[in-house]
Amino acid sequence: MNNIVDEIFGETKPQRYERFRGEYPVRVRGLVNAFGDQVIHDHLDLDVKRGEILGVVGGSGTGKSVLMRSIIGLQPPVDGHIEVFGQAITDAEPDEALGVRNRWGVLFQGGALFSTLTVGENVEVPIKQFYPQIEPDITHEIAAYKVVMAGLPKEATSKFPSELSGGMKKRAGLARALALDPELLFLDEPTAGLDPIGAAAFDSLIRELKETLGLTVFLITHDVDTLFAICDRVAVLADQKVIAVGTIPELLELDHPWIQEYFNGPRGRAAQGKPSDG
Ligand SMILES: Nc1ncnc2c1ncn2[C@@H]1O[C@H](COP(=O)(O)OP(=O)(O)OP(=O)(O)O)[C@@H](O)[C@H]1O
Repeated sequence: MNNIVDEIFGETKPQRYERFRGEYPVRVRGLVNAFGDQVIHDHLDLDVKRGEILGVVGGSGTGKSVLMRSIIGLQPPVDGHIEVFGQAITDAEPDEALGVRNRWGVLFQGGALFSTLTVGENVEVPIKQFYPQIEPDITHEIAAYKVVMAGLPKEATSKFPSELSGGMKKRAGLARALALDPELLFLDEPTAGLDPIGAAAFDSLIRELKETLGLTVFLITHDVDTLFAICDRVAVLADQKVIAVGTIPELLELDHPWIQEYFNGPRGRAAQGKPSDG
């Protein structure tokens, strides 16, 4: 054991990762979600590969966030089966699901920080929830370490969310998502509202964390630049399903109108460095 986090969790990161050896940390089969008469997902299937950054795209309201919420157990579906690290999420008893909940981190749209807590205290929330036995001093130390890991200065630990810029709030949310040394990271529109330079910096950070920590990342985005910059594969939501999943060159081969418009529209062409008029 060579660092404090390993000592606290009682095993090194490779040992933690060793617990799941399957190729797909997330498997979704036949997912159905509906609100009243509004069907959001109609027998949707999706696999997230171990170690990839999977970009999830689709028009507004196609159910990207609802899909993420179903995978992490916050949105019980009408039908279907979801497994995370081989553990059934959809019909798990609360105690069973708890065994995998500490293996993922989530950055919700807008950061979802507690406004009355400092950044450090926000990061401490999941640590206290899952590891209440850890001494407060050590919890503070882990939180400060995660704040720096998310690219914030250490002094940001004692600031309140209202004292942070939009980009810093995203990083604070990311620090909280990293609190438990997750294997799987869910990011809901992490670059929304950031200026292009801030967005590119955030993209680089995600890629770097993925490489150094061996993360698998489920990344909802509208940002075409992010897809080209950091995603290994992209899943497209339309018509209540995942209509295609693959690398961007693979998706460009398909003649679905939304996919063509998305990647070959003005923003998609700009992201590829192509002129907008063809
Ligand atoms: N709790 C809820 N109750 C009722 N309807 C909901 C609820 N949550 C989501 N919806 C509806 O489900 C649909 C999909 O919502 P979702 O937030 O997943 O879309 P999205 O693809 O993430 O959109 P965007 O890109 O705009 O963020 C929307 O029509 C939304 O209004």
